[in-house]
Amino acid sequence: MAERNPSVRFAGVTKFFGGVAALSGIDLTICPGEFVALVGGSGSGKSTLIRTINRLIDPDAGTATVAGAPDDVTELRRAIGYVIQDVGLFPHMTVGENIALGPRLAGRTIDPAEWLRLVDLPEDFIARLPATLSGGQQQRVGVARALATGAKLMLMDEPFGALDPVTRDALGQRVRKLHDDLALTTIMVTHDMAEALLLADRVIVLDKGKIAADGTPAQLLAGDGGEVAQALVAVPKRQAAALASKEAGPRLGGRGDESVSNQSSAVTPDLIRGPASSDHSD
Ligand SMILES: Nc1ncnc2c1ncn2[C@@H]1O[C@H](COP(=O)(O)OP(=O)(O)OP(=O)(O)O)[C@@H](O)[C@H]1O
Repeated sequence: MAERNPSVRFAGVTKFFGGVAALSGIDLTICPGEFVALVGGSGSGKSTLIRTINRLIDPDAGTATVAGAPDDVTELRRAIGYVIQDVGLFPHMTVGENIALGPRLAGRTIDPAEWLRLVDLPEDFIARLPATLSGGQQQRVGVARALATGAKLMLMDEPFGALDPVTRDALGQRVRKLHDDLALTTIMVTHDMAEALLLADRVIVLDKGKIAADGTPAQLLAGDGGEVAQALVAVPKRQAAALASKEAGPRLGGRGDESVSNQSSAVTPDLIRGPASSDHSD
């Protein structure tokens, strides 16, 4: 990894809303090729942090810089992929027109079918209007649209928040594969620590506008990162242990033998990861 050539660098980034510090002196470097998950409680500053990168929010102090990005804010935003929970497809445009719009504004012509294929949607979706697609399919179009811009830096703010767990899992894996195949740098906000641990190379935990932990999934699972991080990691660990314990317990609902101990099962990263599930297109 090119440590000396950062994609994104935060230096002393501070942002106030009224009297509240949404971000407080954030120093952080994200390197090319990293898949970083930003996690933390509601209001901890995740969205504010990600929005300083594409300058939807200007810090009150400090700087957020993207190496090699244009100075002009419109150009900068075109050079960065941005996927949000509320996909924001233009409802009066077809799927194909939505995907081709960003490149067209930048003076390029692309074939939307190529990008649909990458997110496992059939070519004939090109002519459809967004309203005729399921939520998961719309989210895939949102990802395709962001990728079609040719951006190498992807910002994703709760991209799978509104999806059912199966679709969410499949699309998360798809996005991770695209990240690897296209050599992207990805910064993804999620509320879900399990998702962060499973998909990211690096997990950054925010708490009250400050970085409470910053480490690899293995480090956080091993207990690094302090109290706030460990409280978040404890949830999927406990759930994995409880599921493993149930799996090992009595299978039939006979009288008096249903009780299952929740206290066994050492939890390891492998247990949390579990078997890889296959991707699908909703
Ligand atoms: N435009 C705004 N005006 C006023 N306050 C804001 C604004 N945007 C964010 N805040 C405040 O800044 C703090 C951080 O908000 P932010 O949206 O970054 O948190 P978050 O971690 O993304 O939260 P969530 O997980 O709930 O989306 C919160 O206290 C929020 O109320």
